[in-house]
Amino acid sequence: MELMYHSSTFLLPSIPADSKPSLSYALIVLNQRLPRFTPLLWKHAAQLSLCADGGANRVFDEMPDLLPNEDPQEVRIRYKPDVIKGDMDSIRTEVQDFYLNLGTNILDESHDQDTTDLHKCVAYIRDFTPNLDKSNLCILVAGALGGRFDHEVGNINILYLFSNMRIVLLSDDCLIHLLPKTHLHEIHILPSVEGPECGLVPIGTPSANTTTTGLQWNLADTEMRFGGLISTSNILREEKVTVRSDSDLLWTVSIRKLT
Ligand SMILES: Nc1ncnc2c1ncn2[C@@H]1O[C@H](COP(=O)(O)OP(=O)(O)OP(=O)(O)O)[C@@H](O)[C@H]1O
Ligand SMILES: Cc1ncc(C[n+]2csc(CCO)c2C)c(N)n1
Repeated sequence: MELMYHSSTFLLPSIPADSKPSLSYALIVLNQRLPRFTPLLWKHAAQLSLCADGGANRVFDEMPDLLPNEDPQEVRIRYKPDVIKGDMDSIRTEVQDFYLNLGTNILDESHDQDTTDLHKCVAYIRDFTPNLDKSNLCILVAGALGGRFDHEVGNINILYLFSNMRIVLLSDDCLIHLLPKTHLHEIHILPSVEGPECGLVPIGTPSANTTTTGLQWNLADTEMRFGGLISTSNILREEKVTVRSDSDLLWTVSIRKLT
């Protein structure tokens, strides 16, 4: 079975040259309080940044707060999203006009009330960015967790809807991504920025067999399902964690407060 590597190097100020996998990043900002490390994510995703509808208000309002020693208007100009997309029921007019003047591509999809704004943004990256090399692309989603539960579940559903793309959901406290059952997974932990708490959750379907290494409570051909055992409040024990499962699993790890 093919190996899939994972490492949260996007939480480091600069990505080590020898880090595996070698990925490029795109950023989607949602309508939630910006994680404190959003400027860092933006730097790594220099080639493509999107705001999902009201996410643009967050960038406009909160990015200057995250960079308090700089002139707010200069910060807003520097952190200009390439695209704002959604059903546009949350973005304020002044914010839309501001970014329109800076050349942001604003895409109103108010006719579609069956998919979320995050869905619209991920589909845009998949379908309308021909010059972007998708083979090594990882989409970072800021503000995806914590907040309204229906939104959170909708955001997690995006991991399943686009399971052949690398997508990482982020909040101030933790990150989540999918571990597809098609691969054996090697997760390279960055102890300076993540851990020690972690979890492995069989959200879509139960797992009859999951085996892990590198955790305090490893699984050994163990069954996991809602209504039975799921692996929450686990603890990282090694800098390399391996996971093999007969089901797609969600991996979650906490983000250290110093990041
Ligand atoms: N409280 C929240 N928790 C998690 N994600 C959120 C939350 N609020 C918004 N989001 C995410 O940000 C995206 C854009 O948010 P926005 O409020 O603009 O969307 P919306 O479609 O107007 O939401 P609503 O369902 O409230 O009408 C949503 O699609 C969702 O992915
Ligand atoms: C069965 C079903 N449930 C909820 C919605 C509502 N909805 C889902 S995504 C979305 C857009 C939010 O920006 C809206 C309004 C629907 N259409 N179908």
